[in-house]
Amino acid sequence: MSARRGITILGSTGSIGCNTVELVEASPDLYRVEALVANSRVDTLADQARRLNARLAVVADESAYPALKEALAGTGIEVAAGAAAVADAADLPADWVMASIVGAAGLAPTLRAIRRGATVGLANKEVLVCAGQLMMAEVKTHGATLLPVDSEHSAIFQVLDVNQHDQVEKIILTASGGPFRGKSREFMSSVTPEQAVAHPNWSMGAKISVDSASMFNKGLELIEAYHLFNMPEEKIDIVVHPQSVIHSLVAYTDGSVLAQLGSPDMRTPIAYALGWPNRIPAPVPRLDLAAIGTLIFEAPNETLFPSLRLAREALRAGGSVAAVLNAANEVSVAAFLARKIGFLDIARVVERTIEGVNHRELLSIDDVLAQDQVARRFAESVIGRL
Ligand SMILES: NC(=O)C1=CN([C@@H]2O[C@H](COP(=O)(O)OP(=O)(O)OC[C@H]3O[C@@H](n4cnc5c(N)ncnc54)[C@H](OP(=O)(O)O)[C@@H]3O)[C@@H](O)[C@H]2O)C=CC1
Ligand SMILES: CC(=O)[C@@H](O)[C@H](O)COP(=O)(O)O
Ligand SMILES: [Mn+2]
Repeated sequence: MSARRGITILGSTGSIGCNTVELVEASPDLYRVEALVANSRVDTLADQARRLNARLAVVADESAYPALKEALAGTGIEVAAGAAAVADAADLPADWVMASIVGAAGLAPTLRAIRRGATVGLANKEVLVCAGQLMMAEVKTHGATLLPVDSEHSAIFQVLDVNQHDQVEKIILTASGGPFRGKSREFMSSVTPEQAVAHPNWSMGAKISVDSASMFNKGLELIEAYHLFNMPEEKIDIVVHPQSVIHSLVAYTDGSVLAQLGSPDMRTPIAYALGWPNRIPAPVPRLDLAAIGTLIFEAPNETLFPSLRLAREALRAGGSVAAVLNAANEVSVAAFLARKIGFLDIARVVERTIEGVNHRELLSIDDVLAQDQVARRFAESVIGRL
């Protein structure tokens, strides 16, 4: 029997993390689990660690450490807490690491996995938005493998022939349009967090669900695609496709357009990254094309969703603008979810933060982390003045 593959899941208790755990648990002969990492959801983490017989379970939130220790007492599973322990967990010898911590908090541990040459399934798009150039350089230097998990980028990865990179006319990212597609600005001015997280097609964590509603998710994905596929901004289009059946497309110079289709279920792109370069079974609902009947497409509305313009401008500007956009968005989404600001304030705060912060070149990850902090403080001050 061949050795089992070592797996670490950063963000195992979240939406992506739980789907990954499900796929790993289905094949105990294939995988052994090194580390599981969460922020503070101890019950779920301890349950996963026991079921998967993980070597280590880590919480970022140090106040959750006593509860984790108690929950795993007598199991032989090691426990740890704090930001440094989260990053250290990525150093354990797992050949495959799922990067599914939400936000820039995932930057340090993802980088540690990359620096030891691991294969990284990347769900955490914010990492590429705030440090794309540096991260891609680290991947190259350390011989790591980055496999996109974000559904659009997994789709592009599956249909983009790297040997024909110069023959690609466009990458076309599909966007569902989110829960507020077709709604007026007036409607959006008074929506609640409950309305914003009610995505029409996907079941996801709160932050990315709000990003989908504001279409910042598509802006972040534009920047993510730029780095992952080394494609200029003007060659990346966005089209609204409210059914989320086509996950993205690549158009070639001969007029061919190749797409990847599937049910809107993240277990497919996660299974693709887990099985790569092979394919493994995933228990997702199969597409019934005859039942779907018609596929719908429309142009995105950049007036109603300024996030798309802001993301393009950030890419064109370069330097620290995308990192600032990301940090300001994280702060504003948290404030919206806490009912401190309105939904339309999210883009307002991001734009004012980009305008107000002094931008700089990002020459190291420390530069990124410092600029991230500057932008967070600025965004908080903008919120305080709204
Ligand atoms: N959900 C989806 O379908 C998709 C998600 N993505 C991306 O994947 C990432 C994860 O999304 P999703 O699973 O929805 O998010 P969730 O909010 O559901 O989960 C986030 C995970 O990160 C953990 N976490 C949060 N902060 C920290 C921290 N400081 N240190 C360590 N762990 C932390 C959480 O722990 P705890 O549970 O303890 O809070 C949880 O395990 C995001 O970047 C998102 O954009 C991309 C495509 C699709
Ligand atoms: C599942 C996934 O990849 C999400 O990023 C999804 O794309 C969100 O849908 P939107 O197209 O509404 O942003
Ligand atoms: Mn996506």
